[in-house]
Amino acid sequence: MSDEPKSGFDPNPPRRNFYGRRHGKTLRQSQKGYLSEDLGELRPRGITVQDNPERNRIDPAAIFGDDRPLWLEVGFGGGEHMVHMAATYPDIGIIGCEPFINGVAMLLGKIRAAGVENVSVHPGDARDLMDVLPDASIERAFLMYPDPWPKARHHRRRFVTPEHLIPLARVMRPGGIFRVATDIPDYVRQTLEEVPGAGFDLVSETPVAWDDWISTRYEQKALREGRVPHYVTFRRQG
Ligand SMILES: C[S@@+](CC[C@H](N)C(=O)[O-])C[C@H]1O[C@@H](n2cnc3c(N)ncnc32)[C@H](O)[C@@H]1O
Repeated sequence: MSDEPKSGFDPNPPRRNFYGRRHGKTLRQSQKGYLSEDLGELRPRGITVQDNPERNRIDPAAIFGDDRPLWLEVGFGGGEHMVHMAATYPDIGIIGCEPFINGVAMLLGKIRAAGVENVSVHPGDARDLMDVLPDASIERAFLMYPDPWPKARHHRRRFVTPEHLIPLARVMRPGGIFRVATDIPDYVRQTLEEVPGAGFDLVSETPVAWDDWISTRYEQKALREGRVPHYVTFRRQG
C-alpha cells in the first residue's frame, strides 16, 4: 500500500454492484480543475483499490495527520452538509464518500470557497471506504437523504440493509452517533427495522431537525414537492 495520495480522478473505479449514477451532465472547466488539482490532496491516503488491492486497513491518524475525531458522510451529494459540519466543528475531520463525480466536483468548489481544511473525500462507494477503515475508527456517521429506491423489488439496494449497516457498525466507535435524514416514510420504516439489528439503539425519530442542521439540496427539493423530512438518530451500542 502506498502512503502517498494519488493525484487526479480515476475515471474507472473498481465496480461493486452500485446502481446509482456516477456521471451527470458535463463538468464545467472550473469543476474539472478542482478534480485534477484538489482531489489528490483531499483523498484519504491509500483508500483506492488500485493503491490497496488487499484492502489493508489504513491508519486513521494518517488522514488528517493527527488523532482528531473522525466523522463520515455517506453520499454527500453536492457537499453542503459536509462543508457546513466541517466549518461548524473545526476540530474534527470529516470524510465523505460520493460516487457521483459531478457531486465531488461541486464539493471541491465549496471547500475552496469556505476555506475548510478538515474534509477528506473518497470519490466512490462507501463500502470501499469502510473496507479499509479500522474497527471503531468513526465517531459520527451521516446518511442524508439516501437514494430512496421506491420500488419494493429495489428496497434491497437501499443503504439501510445489512450489506452496508454491518460494515458501518464495525467502523463506528461504541457510543458513536449515526444520523439519517429522509423524506420517504417507507425509508423511515426500513431504517427503524434494520439499523437496530446491526447494533444501534434508536435515540430519536422526529420531524424537528438537529440544532446544527443545514438543509441539503435533496431536502430543499422534498420541501418544494410537499414531502415531510424525518430526522432519525441512533447510538452505536457498546
Ligand atoms: C438522493 S442523493 C442525496 C445527496 C445529499 N446527501 C443531499 O441530501 O442532497 C443520494 C446520494 O447518495 C449517493 N450514494 C448512493 N449510494 C452510495 C454509496 N454506496 N456510497 C456512497 N454514496 C452513495 C448517490 O450517488 C447520491 O449522490
